[in-house]
Amino acid sequence: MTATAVLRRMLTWFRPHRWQVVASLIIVVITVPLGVANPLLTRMVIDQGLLNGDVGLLTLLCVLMVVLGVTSSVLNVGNVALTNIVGQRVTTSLRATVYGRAQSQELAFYTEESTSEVQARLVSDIEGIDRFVTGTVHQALGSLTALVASGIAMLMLSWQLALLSFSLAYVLALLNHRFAKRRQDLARQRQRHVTSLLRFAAEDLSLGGVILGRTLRRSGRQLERFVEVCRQLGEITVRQRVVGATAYVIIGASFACVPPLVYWVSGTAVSGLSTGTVIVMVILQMQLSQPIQSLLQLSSGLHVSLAKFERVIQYLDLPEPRPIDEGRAPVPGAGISLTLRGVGHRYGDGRDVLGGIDLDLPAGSVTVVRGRTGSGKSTLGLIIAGLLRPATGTVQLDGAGDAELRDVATIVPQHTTLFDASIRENLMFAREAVTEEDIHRVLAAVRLDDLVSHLPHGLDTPIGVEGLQLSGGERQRLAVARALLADWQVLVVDEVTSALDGVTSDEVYDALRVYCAGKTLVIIAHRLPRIDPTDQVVLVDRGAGTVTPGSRAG
Ligand SMILES: Nc1ncnc2c1ncn2[C@@H]1O[C@H](COP(=O)(O)OP(=O)(O)OP(=O)(O)O)[C@@H](O)[C@H]1O
Repeated sequence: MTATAVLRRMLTWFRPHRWQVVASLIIVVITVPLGVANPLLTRMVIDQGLLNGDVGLLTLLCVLMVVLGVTSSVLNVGNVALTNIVGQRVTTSLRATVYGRAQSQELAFYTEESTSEVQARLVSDIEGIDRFVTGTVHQALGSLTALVASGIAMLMLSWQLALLSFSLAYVLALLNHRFAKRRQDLARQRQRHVTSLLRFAAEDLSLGGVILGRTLRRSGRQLERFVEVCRQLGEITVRQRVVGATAYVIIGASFACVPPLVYWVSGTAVSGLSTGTVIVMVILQMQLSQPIQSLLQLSSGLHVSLAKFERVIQYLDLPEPRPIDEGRAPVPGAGISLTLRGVGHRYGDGRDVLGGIDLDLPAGSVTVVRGRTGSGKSTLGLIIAGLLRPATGTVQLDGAGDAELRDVATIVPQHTTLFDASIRENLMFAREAVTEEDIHRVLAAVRLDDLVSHLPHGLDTPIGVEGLQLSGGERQRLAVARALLADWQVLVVDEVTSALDGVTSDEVYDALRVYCAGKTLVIIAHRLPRIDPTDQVVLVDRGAGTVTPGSRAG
């Protein structure tokens, strides 16, 4: 993507705030004449007030200079407020859009993209854009004002000296442009290393990561890996800063030559300049260095910012699947039937995981899915829950009106996700308007009521990061209880009792049957639950789904 295209996309995010941007520019324009007046007043102070000894004029000029200074400071504060308001609004809408886009992707996105990559774009990349807009751009606007004001004043004082300064500024701008490109490449590389650093920290410093490191005696290797990324990040950071510093040193050194040059040109090539004019010209020339450097910084800041925005655009341009209709009420009535015909799946690596599955899941049915490990049971579960689109075949829905499968189905996956919050908050994620009675009912169903009644803070007991303050079996049951509180017509439970003893496991499945009366229940389990004569038992065998003999065929 070219820099212009990225910039154009970036500017579209500022369009809703164009009036604030216009107001900010108006303030900038107002401050230009104030900036021009100052050096002209200074020349009058020197030539007419000080050298001519006109005290009355001197007092008047000094008062005027103070008034102008105060006015321009007040305007400057107003501009800071405006720029920050715009910056924060753009940041918020960018974050909301990127979050929403990432959230609505197909499941493959989450298996291919690391969590830290998503976090980096959402947090540091967008923050970089904000810093650029509210910091660098604002500073640059001030510099531009100063530069234009100084430029006009210089032209009014001596056009010959002014042209000399402008030529020098142009050469320096070209030089800086070359450095900026290099810094942009380094910024991209640096961001990749920051993402790796985040990923290693998140993986290795989690409970699982630490246990893995200690038990496999690879903690040293984990540290080495982390330090290696830190070292590479350090190297890139040094290179990035040295390139930046080199640019500023060259520019700074060039500016050191300016005063002698002005004195020399004033004394040789240009005649008739007053003492005040020469002094003010030198002051202006020196003052020119700061805004020019800051504008040059804007150009390199812009390149770094464009690199960050380009990464954000990659997420903004992700396909936008239809969002789940969360407001849709569960379809009442006779329940929902599913008909799978020739359903097959293949993940990104091209291996066929499922092939040609024909399966009927009538409303009110209970289907138990069995099969060897890796045979594709979870994949089938995700397809039935509407989270994975089958590569081949069809899944037909009856009794759901115009709702799609993912609007009416839910799954309790093999790996539960619990939040670092209380039991109550975890349950309420499924349904906010839940009564105390509902909560106790689902907890009793999964046999967690006894545990909760013995906890010091009952339902308000925190369960720690990923629920790790609970046992594996308690975590599984809490996840099932939470799912029971949600609205659905089709429920898939994937190995949700693998950590339970046989008796408790059967009790949980029995409770599920009661909750699912009239709805469609799919149980994926290695260890068979108690089978009811009306249950359908499906064997997923090397990709092909078959209904085992002796059980009720759908
Ligand atoms: N996201 C993925 N990307 C690529 N391959 C995958 C992905 N998820 C699963 N697989 C592969 O698909 C096959 C079936 O996996 P699946 O999880 O559906 O099996 P399963 O029968 O549920 O296994 P288990 O009983 O061990 O849980 C496996 O070979 C697995 O390696």
